[in-house]
Amino acid sequence: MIRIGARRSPLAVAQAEWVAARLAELGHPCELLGIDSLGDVDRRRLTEIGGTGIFATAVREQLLADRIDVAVHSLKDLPVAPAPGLVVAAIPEREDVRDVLVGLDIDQWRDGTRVGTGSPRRAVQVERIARERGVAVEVVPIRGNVDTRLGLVRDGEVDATLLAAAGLLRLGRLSPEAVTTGVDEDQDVLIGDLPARLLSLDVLLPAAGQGALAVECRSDAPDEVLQALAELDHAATRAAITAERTFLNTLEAGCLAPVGAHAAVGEDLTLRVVAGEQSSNNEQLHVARVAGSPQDAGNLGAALAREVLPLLTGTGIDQKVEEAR
Ligand SMILES: NCc1[nH]cc(CCC(=O)O)c1CC(=O)O
Repeated sequence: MIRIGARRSPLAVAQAEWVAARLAELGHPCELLGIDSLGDVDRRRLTEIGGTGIFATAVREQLLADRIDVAVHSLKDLPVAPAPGLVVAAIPEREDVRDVLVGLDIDQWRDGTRVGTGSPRRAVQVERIARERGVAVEVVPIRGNVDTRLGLVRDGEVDATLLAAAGLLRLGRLSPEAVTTGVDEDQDVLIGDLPARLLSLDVLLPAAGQGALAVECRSDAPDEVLQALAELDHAATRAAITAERTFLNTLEAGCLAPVGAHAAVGEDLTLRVVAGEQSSNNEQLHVARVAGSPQDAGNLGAALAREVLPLLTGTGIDQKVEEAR
């Protein structure tokens, strides 16, 4: 019996159940264990709690203590630094990477429209979208699980919020049949009774690793576990994630930095990034792009970071990144 551990949030549980079902199909029965993490217990803003891996650390401790065999994380919440004694044995094929704007649509934004997000990456891009339309929206720092955030829109606490499509899909709040467009297009959808829009990557770039899972185990796990997990691995997703995370790592940015990154493997691997500073009157939002061989994913990410870093020095991102680490 493979013991699978994950946080207790509905999304983390859905993700662990998904991995358990895949492993069961491959002939490996699993049991699930829920783990409390500081990020779930502490209600302050994530940027205030600070430190990377607020969500991952508790789960990793259980893995190192041999109380579970496999840990399932949202890749975008996993620190970029490798954890000694652990390996990310599988990165399954990623879900839709787009963010979804739930609530008041961009065309209806006005001065003072309240957009709820606790993510510096989403905040800087929301401000840019608003600025381009000549309106000044108010970014309201909210957090909580997916249903909490949807509730804030439903109750009118905020006019709109941004959520990862992947989380909505995994929780069944968005049906896969309803998604008919690719990542370079917008699409109107409904989240329950709320109007929503899948945002194309040209409008808003997701976080490095968004939509992907990291399935981790001890480096010295039995071959049976390592081989089972290897079957869940998806090479193109792993290459894309490598480019995105090497970019982030070379910038020394954590998952709370105002940085978006998205890579995909087609004929080539292409990586596009956005990096900025969280400040409503700041116009410095840098966009860059690179393409090359998927075998070269790490180098492409590092090269793009070295290109972008000098642009950021002095804009405040170096300090912001420090705080978010
Ligand atoms: N930081 C929270 C978090 N971590 C992973 C997801 C969604 C699933 C994913 O991106 O893989 C979410 C919620 C969100 O951003 O809406």
